[in-house]
Amino acid sequence: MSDVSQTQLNHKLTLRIIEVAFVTLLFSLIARPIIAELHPYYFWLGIFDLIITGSLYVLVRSNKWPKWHISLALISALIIMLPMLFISGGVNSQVAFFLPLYPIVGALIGGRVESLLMSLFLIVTILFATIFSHTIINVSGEYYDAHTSYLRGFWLILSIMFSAMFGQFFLNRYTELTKKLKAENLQDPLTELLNRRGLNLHFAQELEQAKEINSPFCLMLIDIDYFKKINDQYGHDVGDTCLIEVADRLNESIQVHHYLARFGGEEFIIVLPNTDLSAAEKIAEQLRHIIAKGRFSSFQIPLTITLGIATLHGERDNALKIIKRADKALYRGKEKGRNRVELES
Ligand SMILES: Nc1nc2c(ncn2[C@@H]2O[C@H](COP(=O)(O)OP(=O)(O)OP(=O)(O)O)[C@@H](O)[C@H]2O)c(=O)[nH]1
Repeated sequence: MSDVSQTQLNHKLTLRIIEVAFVTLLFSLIARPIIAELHPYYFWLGIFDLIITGSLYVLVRSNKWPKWHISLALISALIIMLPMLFISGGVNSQVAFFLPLYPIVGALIGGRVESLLMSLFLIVTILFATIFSHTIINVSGEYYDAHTSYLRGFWLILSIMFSAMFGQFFLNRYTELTKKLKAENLQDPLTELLNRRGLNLHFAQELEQAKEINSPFCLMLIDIDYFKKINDQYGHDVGDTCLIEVADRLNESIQVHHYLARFGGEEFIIVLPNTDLSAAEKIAEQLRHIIAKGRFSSFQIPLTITLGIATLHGERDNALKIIKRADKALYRGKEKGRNRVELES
């Protein structure tokens, strides 16, 4: 899924969550007098909560400051929860048991910073609520002794710290897995080079930049000569080993700002930003020599490669056209006898 549609989906999901919260609050406000006889505080608190949730909805809907939507939603949830905590018994409130969930929610929908800030804010609040537990208005009519309040405050702080840690562990694991998935998605499993998708990311970016700053840009297509014969003579596994070894040699021989990828089969591609045609030709000749003098697999098989090079022609040129020209040059190289470098005509 592209970043844009992901953002749109997040936006819609956020709106739906706020709508559910709004309806739940409205329902509680209407149903509460029927369910229990409560202090008028609860009525005004309900109105206050509805205003907060409604304002958040309008703000998210208007799509202003999208970067801050998650933080605003978390802050709003706290603004709704904390007064409720303070008028229903502080750390002894039944609402207090929801608080350790906040760092986890922060980690799930926000990230490290949101989760940690949420934990810090809650710990400070609970410390205050514990220390001043005897002064907190308790509409339930029950008063707890200091010992109970301190004990509950202690357990609350401990569980918030625990869920903050859990949130961080979860994010570490999640980041690790997404990195791995992303790499696997962009990597060729055999040679471990970039695959076509991986290359496209860099290709598009480098091409745009070259056009913008009007710098030279070249593309090289590389094909192993008579590779079918290797497979036929030695088997597919030996063919695979040769491909891996050729990929490694090429990879060792290019510069860090050049991008090598497996283009498919026994074909490779190199994107050469900031490189003109004559410099690209020199690089291609070096690569051709390196492969030609090498011996591959345990059978010490000699191999050669043919290379086709194309360069960027102004603003209206594009990736497909450049690849096509490099492919034509490569084809010409094959026709002329292989093991050679051909430039676009
Ligand atoms: N072992 C192995 N072989 C592959 C792989 N991908 C493609 N090939 C083989 O590469 C060979 C390519 O053959 P051709 O396209 O006929 O080209 P060639 O024999 O290299 O001849 P020229 O390119 O004309 O020099 C085919 O036999 C494919 O099966 C792979 O991942 N592993």
